[in-house]
Amino acid sequence: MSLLLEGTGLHFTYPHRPPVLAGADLTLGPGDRLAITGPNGAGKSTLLQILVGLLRPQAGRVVAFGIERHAEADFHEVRRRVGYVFQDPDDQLFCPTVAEDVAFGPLNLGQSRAQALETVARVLDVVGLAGFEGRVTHKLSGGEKRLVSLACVMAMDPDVLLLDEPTNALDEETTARMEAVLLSLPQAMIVVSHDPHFRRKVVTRTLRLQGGRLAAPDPTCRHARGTG
Ligand SMILES: Nc1ncnc2c1ncn2[C@@H]1O[C@H](COP(=O)(O)OP(=O)(O)OP(=O)(O)O)[C@@H](O)[C@H]1O
Repeated sequence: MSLLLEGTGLHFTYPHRPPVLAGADLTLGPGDRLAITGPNGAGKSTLLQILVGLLRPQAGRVVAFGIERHAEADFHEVRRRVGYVFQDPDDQLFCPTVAEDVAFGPLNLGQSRAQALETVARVLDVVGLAGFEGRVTHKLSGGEKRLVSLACVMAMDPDVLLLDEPTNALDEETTARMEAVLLSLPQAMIVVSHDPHFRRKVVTRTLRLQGGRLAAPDPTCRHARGTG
């Protein structure tokens, strides 16, 4: 089975700060839904950004879709095929209406206006927001914004999804909706999540990032049972 994403021996330090990653390894194969958990500030978002080339590790290898990626140009294809749902929907949504936000990617990929609108309707339906096209994005609830962020990424028809705390600040009902949507998707995904119930329902395996490295959580430790 060929891997979709692979990070090996990743080291990363922000300028004038202690190291964040110190030899982190992970792999994602087809059908995997991998959770990454770990304490606040452990480097989970940093790791996602490295996998799509928004940050460059000081050491280690990133292999995406079977090709080792180094330079900015290497990551263009990666970012086209890996949909990244940011931790804060306000970083993802920047258009006046939902339709414009969701159509932005497909139009950029060369879809006609009519094709893009079809894509918008299709992905809004997938995330349970059919008919939201004309809604003003900044007036949506936090939960709706998260689902629209996911729709924006789905509109690009990605091979892999990276989701940074997709259920953060969602109520029970919207969390259940997010879980159902993610479970319905065929894509492999890496999900940063502190939420043990979400992890139990949605993911196929979990790695814990601590001390700059990733490891399977110790089943006897309280973190492994889900306190984050
Ligand atoms: N641009 C930056 N410059 C300097 N330090 C940064 C920068 N971005 C993040 N950091 C620091 O790097 C560390 C790792 O941050 P990161 O956001 O990757 O952690 P995280 O595990 O995703 O945290 P959380 O669970 O709180 O979202 C933190 O100490 C953070 O303050």
